[in-house]
Amino acid sequence: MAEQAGEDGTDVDVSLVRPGADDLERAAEAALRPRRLEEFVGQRVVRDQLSLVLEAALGRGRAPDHVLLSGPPGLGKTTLAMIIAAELGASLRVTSGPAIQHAGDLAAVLSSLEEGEVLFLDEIHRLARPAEELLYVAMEDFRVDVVVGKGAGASAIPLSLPPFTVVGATTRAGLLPAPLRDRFGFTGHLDFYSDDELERVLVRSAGLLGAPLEAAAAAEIASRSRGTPRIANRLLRRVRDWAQVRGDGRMSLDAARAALEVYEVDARGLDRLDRSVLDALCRRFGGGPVGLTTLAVAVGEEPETVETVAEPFLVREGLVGRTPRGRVALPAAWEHLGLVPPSAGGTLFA
Ligand SMILES: Nc1ncnc2c1ncn2[C@@H]1O[C@H](COP(=O)(O)OP(=O)(O)OP(=O)(O)O)[C@@H](O)[C@H]1O
Repeated sequence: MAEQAGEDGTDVDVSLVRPGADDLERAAEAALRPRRLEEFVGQRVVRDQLSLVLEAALGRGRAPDHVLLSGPPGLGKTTLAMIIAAELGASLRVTSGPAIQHAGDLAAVLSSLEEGEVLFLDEIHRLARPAEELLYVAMEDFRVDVVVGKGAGASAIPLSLPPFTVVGATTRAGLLPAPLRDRFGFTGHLDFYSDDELERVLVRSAGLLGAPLEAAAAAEIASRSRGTPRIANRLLRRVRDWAQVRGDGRMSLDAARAALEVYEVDARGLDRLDRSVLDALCRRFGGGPVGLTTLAVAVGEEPETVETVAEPFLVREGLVGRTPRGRVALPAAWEHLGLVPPSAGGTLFA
């Protein structure tokens, strides 16, 4: 199973329907990114609010307030950071919490910023505490204190910075300390996309790929994409492969269904691991409650993988519930597997 560092630094598997992305995938994504706010599909509230912030700043000829974007992976935070820079006609500097090991690394980035530049700080919740403290001051007073010397003889030389805008992105806004959160003048929360919005993302992407996508196929792919544009675009690329290699090049409904069957992405966007968790819960444990460790052993995975990789979507979809006594299968889980819950019929099988 391919592995990569997950959101929280743990290793997670990268299946077609996981929201994270590795560097290779990010390269494939680059071609599909909307470049301007008007091309950015969905997230109407955040888009409207952001367009006001940007227009006002442009009108005043000043750098806008710092922007914090929060929300699950793959919903467009990086894309929006790029769009913010493009709308401002500013250049973008990109770094991330995990890439900054020491406060000095951040001081070096900050002190090389030019006036009006946008600094994108991905995974800002993973910044080390000393770097975080340096960032507060830089964001508020446009100043970094460069420490010279060591121990009792050390002194801080203040260095002023030109006005710039930080765009911070986080999947865990709750982990940001209040003083850092308060430095952002605007916070936008990105939410999962509706199927209609994902269809629009898909139609736009297919146009950019120069691959004809039929409306019914767009709807089918959208409905299996877990509300996430990154997953929608990824499934689209796999359907395009199928259409090219096994079909007639057209991405029709049949091609979409056949391709997604090959990749074991079911009608609700669940993959093999998701289904085996549901299967174990319902068939082996009668719907639970069952402890995470026992459930993980039953599906042959680490508890952490079940908890961080499969569970979030299953819980969000109302298929699995978390109770103090363990995981339980909810009615939708039984229905999804074509089973009858024991309480309803007294038997596990339809
Ligand atoms: N609103 C949107 N309209 C069109 N395409 C989108 C939209 N949002 C995201 N995408 C596409 O989805 C892919 C992933 O988006 P992006 O990298 O911006 O997500 P992210 O939230 O930054 O994810 P991560 O937190 O993992 O870095 C990109 O290819 C991007 O073009």
